[in-house]
Amino acid sequence: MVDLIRAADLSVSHAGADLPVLNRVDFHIRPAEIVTVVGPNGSGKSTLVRALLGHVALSSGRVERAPGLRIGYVPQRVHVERAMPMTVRRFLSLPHRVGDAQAAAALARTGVQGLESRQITQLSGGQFQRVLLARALLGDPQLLVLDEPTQGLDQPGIVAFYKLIEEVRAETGAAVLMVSHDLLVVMRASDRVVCLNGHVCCEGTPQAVSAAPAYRAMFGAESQGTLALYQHHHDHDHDHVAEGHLHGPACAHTH
Ligand SMILES: Nc1ncnc2c1ncn2[C@@H]1O[C@H](COP(=O)(O)OP(=O)(O)OP(=O)(O)O)[C@@H](O)[C@H]1O
Repeated sequence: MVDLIRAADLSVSHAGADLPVLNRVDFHIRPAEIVTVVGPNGSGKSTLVRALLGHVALSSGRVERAPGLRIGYVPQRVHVERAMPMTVRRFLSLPHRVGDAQAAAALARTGVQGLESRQITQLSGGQFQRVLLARALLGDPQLLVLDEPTQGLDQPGIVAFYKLIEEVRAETGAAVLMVSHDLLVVMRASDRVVCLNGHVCCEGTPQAVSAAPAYRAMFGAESQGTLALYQHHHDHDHDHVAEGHLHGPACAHTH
């Protein structure tokens, strides 16, 4: 199968809820693709990720994963137990024991080298996020799944984290599936964006999604920022203006 994961007609209902959390969602992700799921709070993003991983029961539809698919999963940071006294080195060996050299290389890869002896409770949010990513990379994943990896990070931290993700993808060829609220960065760093609100409202390239009425209705003023990203600011010369080119406020030419 070309896709790493493919889901068709996927519905999930939680016990006691009147409406399904996910309603007939189709989804796929290909090797080396960066796909980000965006949507309001409670729109089912985490549920979709967990359904794709086989962690929740489906009420209809099916999920297919490529045989033997290696997945590195980074759950929402808030859900990871940080209160336990544990060094970074020990944390990296859970649940699978790894050697010192491998642990050191993973920490170096994610920009937090030398932290082995630190307690995880003492790490900053950004450091902990990188340690979580390092742990996910230890299994040499073909697919990295990150649920709100930049939650609690400041803007430079968010930008740096996405840059790291792109580097990891370039080096390892891993595909990346992310849930995120950071629309501007998502739109810069994703190959494809899926806009979810119980069902898939729209999906496509960041450029297409940021111009889609469903996306703009969902994110209101915030969506204007991402749309502006793709409106052409003609502060440079070129002769390859595409058909259907979208004019931004700074766009003076006609064609
Ligand atoms: N185990 C569960 N049992 C019952 N309801 C649940 C369960 N998990 C999630 N829900 C409900 O399903 C809905 C979707 O939750 P989910 O966590 O998938 O949304 P989300 O888009 O990831 O939200 P957020 O952006 O706030 O993280 C919410 O209304 C939530 O309360």
